[in-house]
Amino acid sequence: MARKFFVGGNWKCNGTTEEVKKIVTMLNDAEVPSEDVVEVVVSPPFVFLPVVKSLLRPDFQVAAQNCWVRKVGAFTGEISAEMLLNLGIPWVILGHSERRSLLNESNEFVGDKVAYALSLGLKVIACIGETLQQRESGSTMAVVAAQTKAIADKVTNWANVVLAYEPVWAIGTGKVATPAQAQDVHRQLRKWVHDNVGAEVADSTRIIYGGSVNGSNCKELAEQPDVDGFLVGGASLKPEFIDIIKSATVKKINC
Ligand SMILES: O=C(CO)COP(=O)(O)O
Repeated sequence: MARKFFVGGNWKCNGTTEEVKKIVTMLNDAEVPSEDVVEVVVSPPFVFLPVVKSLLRPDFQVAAQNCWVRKVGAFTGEISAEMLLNLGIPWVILGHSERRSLLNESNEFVGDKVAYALSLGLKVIACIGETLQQRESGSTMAVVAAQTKAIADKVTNWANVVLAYEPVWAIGTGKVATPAQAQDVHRQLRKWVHDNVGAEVADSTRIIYGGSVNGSNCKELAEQPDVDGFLVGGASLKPEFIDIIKSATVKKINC
């Protein structure tokens, strides 16, 4: 099965109204491959979701960067999945390593969030990835398998899940995984999904790479057979995000 290339832009905790409008204008003016070739999703901070949604071209979608684990209620400071749906936001990023490490989100908590968001009809970009110390001690696969298992234990329908492999040591460091390193983990991850969830889910689920992706390294990464797209941080705020979206055509040519 052909997996449609997916490019997500995670703006993290950046931007003012003016800056956000400038990025949207840059995106709206860009010539990119059609929706048949690449799915583009940008993820501004919560407060900018309405303005981005109202101004953004219709062939690009919007994601929140997080949502609450259960339904609405007395959870000061949280934003619920129901609210995202109410605003017409179709996607949410969950389990980003910055939330796992800075806010102590556990594998189980992330699994619960993914299950709840999916149950309401949101689409989820679920993030996993190992730290440098875990990689150096040879436990990369054990770590990402445990993170994925915590999701798989609670999710039955994978149609609306994109798995984002984001090695922590590559995030915001400029130290991108080599194409071979990314492919190696993506291949093993797909095998894990094959063996523990099912062949069809393994074949159809997009596994995207995140961590210092930029306009120069995206093509080589996109050429890897198990790399189905990217989750881009810093470079998603810049014009080179367009080049990253265009790297989807590498896949099309190879198909
Ligand atoms: O965390 C990331 C995307 O979610 C990656 O961030 P950078 O592209 O800035 O390394």
